[in-house]
Amino acid sequence: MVEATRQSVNSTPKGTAGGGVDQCNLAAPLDSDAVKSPGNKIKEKDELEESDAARRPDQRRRSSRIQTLQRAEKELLAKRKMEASDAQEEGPVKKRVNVGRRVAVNAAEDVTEAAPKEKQTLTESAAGEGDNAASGKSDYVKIKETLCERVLGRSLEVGNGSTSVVAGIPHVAEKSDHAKVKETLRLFNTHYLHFVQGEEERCRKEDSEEKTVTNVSTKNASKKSNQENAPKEDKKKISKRPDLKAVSKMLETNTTLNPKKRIGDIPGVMVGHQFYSRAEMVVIGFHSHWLNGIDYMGLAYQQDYRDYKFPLAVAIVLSGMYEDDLDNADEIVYTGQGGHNLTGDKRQIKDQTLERGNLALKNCIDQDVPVRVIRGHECANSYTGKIYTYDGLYKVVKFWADKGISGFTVYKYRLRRIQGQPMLTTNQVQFINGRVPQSVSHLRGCKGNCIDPRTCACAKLNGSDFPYVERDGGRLIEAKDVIYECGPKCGCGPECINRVSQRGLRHHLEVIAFLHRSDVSIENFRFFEFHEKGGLLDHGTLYLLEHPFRRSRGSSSQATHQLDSHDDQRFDAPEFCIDAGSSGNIARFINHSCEPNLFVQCVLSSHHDMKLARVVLFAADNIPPLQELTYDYGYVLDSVLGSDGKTKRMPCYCGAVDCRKRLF
Ligand SMILES: C[S@@+](CC[C@H](N)C(=O)[O-])C[C@H]1O[C@@H](n2cnc3c(N)ncnc32)[C@H](O)[C@@H]1O
Repeated sequence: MVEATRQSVNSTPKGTAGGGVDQCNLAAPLDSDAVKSPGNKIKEKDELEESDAARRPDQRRRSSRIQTLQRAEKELLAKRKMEASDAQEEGPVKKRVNVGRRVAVNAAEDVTEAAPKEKQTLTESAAGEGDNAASGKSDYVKIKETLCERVLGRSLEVGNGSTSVVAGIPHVAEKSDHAKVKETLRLFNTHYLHFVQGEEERCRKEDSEEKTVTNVSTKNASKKSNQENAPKEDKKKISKRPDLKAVSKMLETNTTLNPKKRIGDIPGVMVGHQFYSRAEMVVIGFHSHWLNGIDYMGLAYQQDYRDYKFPLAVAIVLSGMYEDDLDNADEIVYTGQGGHNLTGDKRQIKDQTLERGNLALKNCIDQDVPVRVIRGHECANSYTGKIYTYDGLYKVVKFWADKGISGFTVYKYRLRRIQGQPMLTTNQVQFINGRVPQSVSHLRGCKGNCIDPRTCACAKLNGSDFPYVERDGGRLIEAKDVIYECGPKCGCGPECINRVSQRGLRHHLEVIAFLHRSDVSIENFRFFEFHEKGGLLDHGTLYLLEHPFRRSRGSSSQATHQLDSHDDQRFDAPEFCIDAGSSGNIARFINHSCEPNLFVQCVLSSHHDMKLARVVLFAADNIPPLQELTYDYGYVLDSVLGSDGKTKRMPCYCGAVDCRKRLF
């Protein structure tokens, strides 16, 4: 339970996650011109941004958004720089700590890249490294592992005070790589959401212009109809997919990961990792094409790998685009690329040739080079309608030319999964796209929207911007000190974009309870199912703590500072804290983590009393099913006093690598 003591809450997401399905003319046919050769940028003009800036009087808002992004980029670059120089200066020491911890956690398993000699030293150093290293796995960790094994049907390693649990979460040594992947994806999603926001604004503007034009055109129908159509089509042309714009932005600013392609696994991405779009894979260098199935290293890589013959394939995506594909999980017959109707019925319409990706896959056979295999699945809850799961490394064992179903020559490749990798998750995690229960406000069936953030009084309080984008039912673009939503006193209805947190829980959650007593064997732990499992959480999902909330004075967090400086109530008002001891909603079961996947956001809607802001938890990342939800309780260390006036301490068992080891 949350202690009825002083507690502060961090609101420090580095960015936001998720993306979206095209709503306006973003669903336009894929622009294959934008696909460039490996490693090249997607050359796409940021037309929206430029034309907006030139056209609109309110450049300030846009420039503040751009500044936010620039700040995020700067932070990321600075962080990377620091990490690079740290690694240079303190390389051996750092490595020692990381790998040592890892070895201490699970000495039997060894997949690190460290040299054998170094590993030995590290194992020794780990032995004296502290409580975690010395004591082996705690009951808490063991139970969690067993629990996950039961839920997922496969074995998962959980570090004792060093790593988190389920699919896609890395082992200890890969933690920092994992963090980089996470950061990069968050930055991508922040860019993405900003572009979506820009596009939604443009669509709204077009809609209102269209209405005006329609009114005029009823008067002068025949005379003006031709002129009206022409500019509309032009405008459609300049609309580009926000995910591709986000990729371009990150390429321009050098904030993508792994710009040089790599053979084999990519650090920080474990088997079972789920991507929510092809663009996400592009920005972390996992698969560098947002459209093509085969990602390969071209001749330019010859300099770095003199012993190899290029092109060489590094990754493939199976997404049911080819009628001749066959997928038996551990063995795949993959059709080469080219010759099919990309935008239509996907059937072969001409012969394939043995070049580029096709040749690259053939070269993998000759040189025994493994290929990363990613499977795409339909998933209504993903912002792209698809989920891409990394299913591990496969060897290309055979290739042949064949006549495909449609009578054209196709190249076929037999791929076999390399043994010794974690089990395939694809078959085990089923996405349940159950009907989302309607919220009470939905059932009322009211209509009415705030459309223009410049005229909506509440949006004005947010800096004349809606904090959410509309797609996928509303997603928060980025964390703010406080969000002003429209409320019952406003004239808009429940569908208003500025009421996202009032729409209720949209995803199925499951509370897993287990007894943590020494006299209870692991087999006896209890398992309560509150909801169907398998609900997918993507960014913007929220969980409400209905309790009034007041930050403790003196907390160091940014949100507190802002709240306190906002009004003068802080000096005389009593301090509030959340106490879910006697009542609460499902959020009372959410544990603290030093590496959380949710973040706290204060929201005001029905009133503007800062003391009683609602505390809303938003997903900071795309969260796959069956992953534990956590947020940072934000306690200031040594701020909790017992009834005897003495400082109270509580150990933290979150398992994050950089765990602070204490809740308070
Ligand atoms: C809001 S409750 C979370 C749900 C709680 N685990 C339960 O089963 O009811 C907060 C309490 O859970 C425990 N807790 C949560 N996160 C923890 C962590 N990382 N390490 C240790 N205890 C934690 C602490 O006892 C804390 O006071």
